[in-house]
Amino acid sequence: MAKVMGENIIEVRGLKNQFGRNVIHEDLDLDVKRGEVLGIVGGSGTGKSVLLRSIVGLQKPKEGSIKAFGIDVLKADPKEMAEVENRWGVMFQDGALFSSLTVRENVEAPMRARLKLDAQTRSALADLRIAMVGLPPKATTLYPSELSGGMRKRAGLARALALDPDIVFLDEPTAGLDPIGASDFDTLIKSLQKAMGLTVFMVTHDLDTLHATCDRVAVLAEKKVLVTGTMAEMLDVDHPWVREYFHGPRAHAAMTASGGEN
Ligand SMILES: Nc1ncnc2c1ncn2[C@@H]1O[C@H](COP(=O)(O)OP(=O)(O)OP(=O)(O)O)[C@@H](O)[C@H]1O
Repeated sequence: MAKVMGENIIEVRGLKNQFGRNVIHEDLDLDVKRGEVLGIVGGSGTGKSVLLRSIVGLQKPKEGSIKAFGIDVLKADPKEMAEVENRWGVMFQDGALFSSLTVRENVEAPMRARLKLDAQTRSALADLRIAMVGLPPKATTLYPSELSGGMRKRAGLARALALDPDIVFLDEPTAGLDPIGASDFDTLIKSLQKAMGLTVFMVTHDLDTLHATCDRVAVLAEKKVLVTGTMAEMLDVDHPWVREYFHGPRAHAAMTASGGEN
């Protein structure tokens, strides 16, 4: 059942992204509501990652506006941008951890850059985040190369949560995990949403994850957000890609596994 969500904390309007002559997005609009887990889906190359990168300021769009917490991030001055960046966390596909730093040092990195904390408080706060994502205490002193893929993702998530953000952006969080690891990660996302009131923007191909975690889904097709709605609403969308994706055999298996409609 759809939950009542809060105000828009992200508003994208008229977004255009283009590489050379390759137009990826044109007139793309999207809202992310406070407290929701929003899944971004779409065929390969439809620009899901480019959309995420545009919102978090890693990809400068050609046109459009992007507001985060009411601030236009494309026009923000450094002080406003710092305010925004303190309120979001990003987790990239492979965790994107610093290989020469331990897990604790990785989680401390955003704190060092943005918070004035003494070393002891910073380290205690990092350990708290590490525990929150379900990593054992001994993981704090390990290096990324000593972690399994699933542990690396959790460490990446702990780092994304370092500043106690309002929203986290996740790019394919369950890619490369075995089904049990992926399902554990889904449970973790859902519990963080409930416990912290966290908003989640998640690019994913994983139908099980969509069923298990997402309050709404946004479908990228034809260079824009074609449709947004609950998983149940996706079943009624009359578009070839949407039909194939949400009515295909994998979709049915995922829906059955999740116990029916979202
Ligand atoms: N820096 C870049 N320079 C040139 N083209 C780029 C750049 N980044 C992305 N693209 C192109 O933009 C398009 C969208 O890429 P993006 O990675 O966002 O797709 P996606 O929907 O996330 O795909 P997938 O599901 O396969 O990961 C692709 O055609 C890609 O080649």
